[in-house]
Amino acid sequence: MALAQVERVRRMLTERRPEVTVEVVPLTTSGDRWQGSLSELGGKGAFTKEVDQALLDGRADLAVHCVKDVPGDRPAPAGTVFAAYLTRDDVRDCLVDPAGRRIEDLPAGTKVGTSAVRRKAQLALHHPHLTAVPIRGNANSRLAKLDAGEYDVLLLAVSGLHRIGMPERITHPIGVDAFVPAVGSGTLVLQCRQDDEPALEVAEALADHRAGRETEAERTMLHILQGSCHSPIGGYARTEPDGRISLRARVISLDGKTVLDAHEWASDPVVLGTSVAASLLRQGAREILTP
Ligand SMILES: NCc1[nH]cc(CCC(=O)O)c1CC(=O)O
Repeated sequence: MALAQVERVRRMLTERRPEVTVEVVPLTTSGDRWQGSLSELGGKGAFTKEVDQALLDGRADLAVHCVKDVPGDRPAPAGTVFAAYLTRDDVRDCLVDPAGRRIEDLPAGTKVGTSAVRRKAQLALHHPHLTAVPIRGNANSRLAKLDAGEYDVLLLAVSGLHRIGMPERITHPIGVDAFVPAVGSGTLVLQCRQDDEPALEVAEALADHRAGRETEAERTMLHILQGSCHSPIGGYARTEPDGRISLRARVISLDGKTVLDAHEWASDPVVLGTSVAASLLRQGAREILTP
């Protein structure tokens, strides 16, 4: 998936900045190497630390991340900036079922491969008779485990399956009201050194400012809640035709029994993210997020 993402950026650069030469610097992160539970890896940024270091060392000038994998409770690593957000892809989660069923039609006890606490909690909320089974590894290896019969079905990101060239594995995209997407879903961000003017200018040429404002609203909410990939939080901002941003957000207990929802509209992404976070905190989000 990472290589496909870099390839997309290379293609965009070829179109919009043909004078720029692009050299791909492949890196492996600790999140890629570690096959156990991410919470056991200690600390956050499993998918970003090594990339931050390559930027700071000058081994790379531009980094491509999934916003979803960038820790949500701290500013950009010192010396770097998130310079541009790219046009968003589909933000939804989807069911991958070799038998082609919809999630509503799965029988009790069906083994659903997912490790994301946000997916697990929303599965418990809407489909308590299904069984979440932990799974790790990239999307390709998860599909291989599914095909080997270790799981009956999977929950994965629609955008991820498109990026790895396997959209035909998507059985059923799930609506954003039932499964509120992860903050930053379907969104790529370009990171560079904060004093690297040429890289900043190149990143700007690829920027989608609507995606930037939507992501800012979602991540402001996440920053205030101090949420991370270990917190069952969903957040999805979208720009309305009148230019205002809508932000829906959900904090949910792991067992799916307590659900806090907020949905507000505003023109300023920071005001919006702050207001939605405040609403969730008033409803008791802190108690759910710090058990
Ligand atoms: N946690 C891994 C990860 N990070 C980003 C995506 C999907 C692509 C995206 O939302 O940008 C995925 C795979 C998945 O959740 O199925």
